[in-house]
Amino acid sequence: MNANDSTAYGAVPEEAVGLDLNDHTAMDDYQTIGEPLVDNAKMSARDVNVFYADKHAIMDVSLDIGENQVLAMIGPSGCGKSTFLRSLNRMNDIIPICRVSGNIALDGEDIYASNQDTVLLRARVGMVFQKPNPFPKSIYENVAYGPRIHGLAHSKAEMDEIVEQSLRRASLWDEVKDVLDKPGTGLSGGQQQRLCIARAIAVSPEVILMDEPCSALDPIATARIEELIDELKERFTIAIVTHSMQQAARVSQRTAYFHLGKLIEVGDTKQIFTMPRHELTENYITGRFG
Ligand SMILES: Nc1ncnc2c1ncn2[C@@H]1O[C@H](COP(=O)(O)OP(=O)(O)OP(=O)(O)O)[C@@H](O)[C@H]1O
Repeated sequence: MNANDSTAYGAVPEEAVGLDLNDHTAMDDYQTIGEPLVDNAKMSARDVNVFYADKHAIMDVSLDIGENQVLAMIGPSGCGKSTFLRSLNRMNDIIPICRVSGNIALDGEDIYASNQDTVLLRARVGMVFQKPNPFPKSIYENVAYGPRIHGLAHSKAEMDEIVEQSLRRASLWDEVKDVLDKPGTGLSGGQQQRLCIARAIAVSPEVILMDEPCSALDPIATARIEELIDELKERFTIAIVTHSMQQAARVSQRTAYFHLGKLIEVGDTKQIFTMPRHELTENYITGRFG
């Protein structure tokens, strides 16, 4: 199969619909149902495999993330969503037993090229984690840290401007503008997560990866982050892993369903949630398992 030929993914293989994914030999030739490739790809993954020592965690995944879109990744626990997400900014590099093969490109450039600077890559492809993890520093310093490392501000005034803009874009400025010198860890969970988003935004990323960013938050804080994600997509490209199907339906334009390391189905979020084409997707979104 030519991974660059989107028509290769178009047809629904009849035999795939009843595929027994517990039978790994039956998965070898499995082709994703739906449209994994898009015209306006910001990031593109082709035939990606990820291993933790002998454990094959991601199998032959090809998937694009469209520019200024939110892609949601869903699937049962252990299906590989976080592994795939982390491979998009080489966070897996820090796990010694982890090996990634295939091709992942940002604006067409291979992020696994030997001359790729991973610090720079992670500034371009930022990450927000499940549990808010502000540095044990002031609110101001949490946001200023990245821009300082990357030399993005040439004066105190420029840094102040970056900090304010980032906090505004993370919809936190009004709540913290008078307490910028207070510790970031003293904020509420939802505020801390918005601070972490501000920290990611401060280095002007192009893509933001979010790994269950609301799982530690209450419904009100979650709603604020979801609103924020919707605003952020005007400037950034976003991939989000979530266990909440309601959240995927609310914030994303495309949804990818993973199962046992395979990308089973991907498409327009409305279609995935109203007319899934694979019975595994349907079983998952209707709550039959997962
Ligand atoms: N650091 C690691 N070392 C070894 N195996 C790992 C490691 N991280 C993940 N795995 C394995 O890889 C597989 C995929 O895990 P991953 O965390 O990516 O799944 P997930 O879909 O994000 O799960 P969850 O929804 O529970 O977070 C699982 O079998 C997991 O046990």
